[in-house]
Amino acid sequence: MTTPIHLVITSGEPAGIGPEVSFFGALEFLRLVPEVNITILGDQSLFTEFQMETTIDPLIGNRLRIQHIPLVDQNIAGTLNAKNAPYVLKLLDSAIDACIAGDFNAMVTAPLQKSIINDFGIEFTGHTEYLAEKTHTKRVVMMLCGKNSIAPNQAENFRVALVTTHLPLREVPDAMTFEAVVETIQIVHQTLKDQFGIPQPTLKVTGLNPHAGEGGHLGMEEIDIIQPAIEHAKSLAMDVSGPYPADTLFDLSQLPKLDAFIAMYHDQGLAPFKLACFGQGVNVTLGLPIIRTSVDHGTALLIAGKRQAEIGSMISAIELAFELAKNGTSNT
Ligand SMILES: NC(=O)C1=CN([C@@H]2O[C@H](COP(=O)(O)OP(=O)(O)OC[C@H]3O[C@@H](n4cnc5c(N)ncnc54)[C@H](O)[C@@H]3O)[C@@H](O)[C@H]2O)C=CC1
Ligand SMILES: NCC(=O)COP(=O)(O)O
Repeated sequence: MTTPIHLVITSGEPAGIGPEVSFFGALEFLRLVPEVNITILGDQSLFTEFQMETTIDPLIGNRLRIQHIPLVDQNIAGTLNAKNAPYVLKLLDSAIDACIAGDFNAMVTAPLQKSIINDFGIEFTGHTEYLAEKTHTKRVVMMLCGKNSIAPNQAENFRVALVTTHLPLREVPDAMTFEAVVETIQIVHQTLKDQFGIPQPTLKVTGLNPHAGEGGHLGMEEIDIIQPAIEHAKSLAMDVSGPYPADTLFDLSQLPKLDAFIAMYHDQGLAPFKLACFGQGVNVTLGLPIIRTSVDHGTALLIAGKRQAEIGSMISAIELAFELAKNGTSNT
């Protein structure tokens, strides 16, 4: 008999939709897939109402555990309370430590509110950067992947990886070094090969400037940084091309011919992705020594506590974590 995969979910910002999508997403996935156990980290009080209103088949309920980690202060759905910021980080730290210790095969994160952690006085830009720091990983890559819903006759997988993550736009050009572009291409190439089972991934890279710099007349980053980085990656036998103008690169008819887009910054890559996949997408951190996936959405404070949250993205995030864990690999 094989040992079931055991996943951990951090339920994220308590005032947001994280606890709701964690609980109902986990239940739905457990219904669909028998060979998995799920532990949700969070304050028990956030789940009691959900548990009371739901009839849970014991065969499913036995595979779902809430691991109580107490809130610091009171919680009201939809209203942020900075005093609970350390609680949100405690969920993350507990999951990271437990995954490193091998207690869980992978972690899935529900959304947190980055601003409230900063308001509490702790510098925080995102899970991606936090996970890199906590696991002492020099470079990680944020990749969103999902089934595109606007051109369903095209290939299903829309993947977009980012060279830079949560940065003020002003700081993006300085962060886009030759090393950053090369290492991002390498991490995406290697992960798609090793963890996603794509033997020779085809990657297409955006430029930074309008019209990919218009031959240097609208910016030099393409000529000075991106093109040399692509040439270097090609010399290492990677199937990568660009830099392409970002306004026309995200053409869904190209999806059958390529495995991932690589964009230079957050909104350049995530705006087209969310147009096509929002609500079903997964955010996966590549290059970590542990497996981490997440939803494609945020805390949605306006609908928190109203039972209007869609669970599609959480189910997809759990599914990808499960698949990667089942492959018996970490996404390094
Ligand atoms: N993985 C994470 O921890 C993420 C956290 N965030 C954080 O979330 C906060 C709010 O971000 P926003 O930009 O407002 O994005 P958001 O995704 O929270 O909301 C955007 C819109 O989508 C709706 N929405 C989001 N998720 C939904 C769901 N599951 N079901 C139904 N409707 C849903 C919201 O009601 C809103 O209209 C920010 O602090 C941001 O940093 C944002 C993205 C990911
Ligand atoms: N837009 C993606 C996002 O904000 C989530 O980032 P992270 O918290 O997973 O690093």
